[in-house]
Amino acid sequence: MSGEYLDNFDPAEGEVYDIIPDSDEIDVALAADAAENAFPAWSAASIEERSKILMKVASLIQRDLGEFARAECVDNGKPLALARNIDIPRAIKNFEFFASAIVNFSSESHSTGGVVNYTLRNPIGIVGAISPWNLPLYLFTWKIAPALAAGNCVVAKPSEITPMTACMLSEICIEAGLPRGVLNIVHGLGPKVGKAISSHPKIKAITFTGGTKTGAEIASIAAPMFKKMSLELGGKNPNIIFADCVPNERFGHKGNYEEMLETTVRSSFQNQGEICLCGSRIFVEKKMYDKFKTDFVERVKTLKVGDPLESATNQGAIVSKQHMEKILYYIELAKEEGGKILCGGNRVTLEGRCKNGWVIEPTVIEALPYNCRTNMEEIFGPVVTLTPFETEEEVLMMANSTEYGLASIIWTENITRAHRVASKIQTGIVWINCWMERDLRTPFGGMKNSGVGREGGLEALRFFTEPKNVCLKIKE
Ligand SMILES: NC(=O)C1=CN([C@@H]2O[C@H](COP(=O)(O)OP(=O)(O)OC[C@H]3O[C@@H](n4cnc5c(N)ncnc54)[C@H](O)[C@@H]3O)[C@@H](O)[C@H]2O)C=CC1
Ligand SMILES: O=C(O)/C=C/C=C(\O)C(=O)O
Repeated sequence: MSGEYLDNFDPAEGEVYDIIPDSDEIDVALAADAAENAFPAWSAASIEERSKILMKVASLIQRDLGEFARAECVDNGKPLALARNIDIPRAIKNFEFFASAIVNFSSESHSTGGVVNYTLRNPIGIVGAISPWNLPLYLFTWKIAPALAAGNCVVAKPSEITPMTACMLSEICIEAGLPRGVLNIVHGLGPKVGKAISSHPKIKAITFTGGTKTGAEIASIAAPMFKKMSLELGGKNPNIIFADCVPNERFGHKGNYEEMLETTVRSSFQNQGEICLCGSRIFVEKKMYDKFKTDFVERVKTLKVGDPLESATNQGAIVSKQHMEKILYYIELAKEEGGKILCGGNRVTLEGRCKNGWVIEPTVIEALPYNCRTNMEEIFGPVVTLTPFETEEEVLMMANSTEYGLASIIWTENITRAHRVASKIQTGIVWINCWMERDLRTPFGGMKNSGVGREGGLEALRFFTEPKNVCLKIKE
C-alpha cells in the first residue's frame, strides 16, 4: 500500500541485488481481513484435505530445490551446499512432517465414575508468524506448516534481510492449491510490519524466532492483549568436553574424540555461527585442554572461507553489514577483556565478485574470564571461546551462568556423568555426543531468556490449537 520499497542485499557482494515491498500496518490489516475471510472454510476442511495440500507444497519445493537453494545462498550468504543439503530439505520436511502429524493428532479423554471428559482441539483462528534471517525458509516453514495443518490462517513476516525464499514459497502455495487468504505473507521491516502483526487485535497467537530483545518487545505488546505466544530467542550455548572422550587404547576403546572434534567445528561455525543452537562457549577439561586446542585450531584453519556459490566453500558471508560490524565489535571487545586470538579475528577480503563481501574469519579465542561480556552476550557469528575446567561442578556453574538457556552439548563416554550433567544444566535442549540431531517430534525451545514455550511435534500442534474441555455426566 505504501508504494515504497526496501533494498535487498547480496551479502557476498555487499551490493543491492533486488527490492522488496516496504509494507505497513495497512497491509497487515488487509492480510488479517483476508485471513479472517478464509478461516471458516479452511478450519472446516477435513484434515486429509489440509494434509494433502501441505504435502503438495512439500513436493513442489522439492521439485524446485535447486532454485530455492540458490536463492537462499544469495540472499543470506550461506554456502550453497548448506542451503541445498540442510535448509531447503528441512523446509520440505517441515511441511511433510506436519501434514502427517495432523492426521495422527488426537486429543485427550478421561473417564471416572460415570463422568467423561474430552478435550476438543480447535484451530485458534489467525496466527502471526515472525521469523529471522539465519535459517530463512527452514524457520519460516517451521512455524507456518503446523499452524496451517492445525486449521489456522496465517499472517507471516519473513525477515526483511532474507525475503527471497518466502516470496518463492507464496508462488508454490498458490500452485499447490492453498486457498486464497489462508497464508498471507507480508514483507517489510520489523518495527513496522512485525509490530503491526504483534498488535493486531484479530491475530490471536504469535510465533516468533529472533533476538531476545525483539522477543521482549513483542511480548510487551502481545501479553496485555492475552495472545498466545511462542518465543524462540537467543542462546549462548555451552559445549562441554570431558577428557573421557579421548581414545582409551588400554581398553581397546576408541572413544569419540574424532567425532567430537569434527562436530565441534560444525557446532561452532556452521552457517557462519549464525544458528541460535551453535555452541559458542567451549569448555574443555583441563587435562586435555592443550591437546584439544591444538587439534581444534588446526581444523578450524582448514575451513575454506569464500564465495558461497562455490562448492568448496565451508564459510560464506555474514548476513548484513550491520551484523558483520556487531561481530567485529565483539572480537575487539574480547581483546580488551584479555582474550587471546588463537585463529581468525579479522574481516576477510575475497577476490572477484565477493571483493566487497561481508566475510569474517572463523575465530577462536581463549584466556577470557567465564563471566566477561564476550562470554555472556550473544555474538551470533563465527566466534567461539575456549575455557578450561577442572571439575563437573565448576563447569556446570560456568555453563549455567548466562541469562540464556537454549541448548547445550556434552561430550563424554561416561553415561552416568552424561545424564547427571544433562539433568543439572539449564537449557531446553541437551545434546550428548552429538549436535543438531533433529527429530521433529521433540519439544524444541529454551528456558530463561532464550524463550517461552516449545515448538515441534505435538507441542506445536497443541500451541496452534485452543483446547476446550467438555465434561459429560452419564445418567444412570
Ligand atoms: N534465531 C535466533 O535466535 C536469532 C537471533 N538473533 C539475535 O538477535 C540479534 C539481532 O538481530 P536482528 O536481525 O535484529 O533480529 P530480530 O530479532 O530483530 O529479527 C527477527 C525478526 O523479527 C522482526 N522484528 C524486528 N523488530 C521487531 C519488532 N519490534 N516487532 C516485531 N517484529 C520485529 C524482524 O523483522 C525479523 O523478521 C542478532 O545479532 C542475534 O544475536 C537474530 C536472528 C535470529
Ligand atoms: O529447529 C531447528 O532445527 C533449528 C532451529 C534453529 C533456530 O531456531 C535458530 O537458529 O534460530
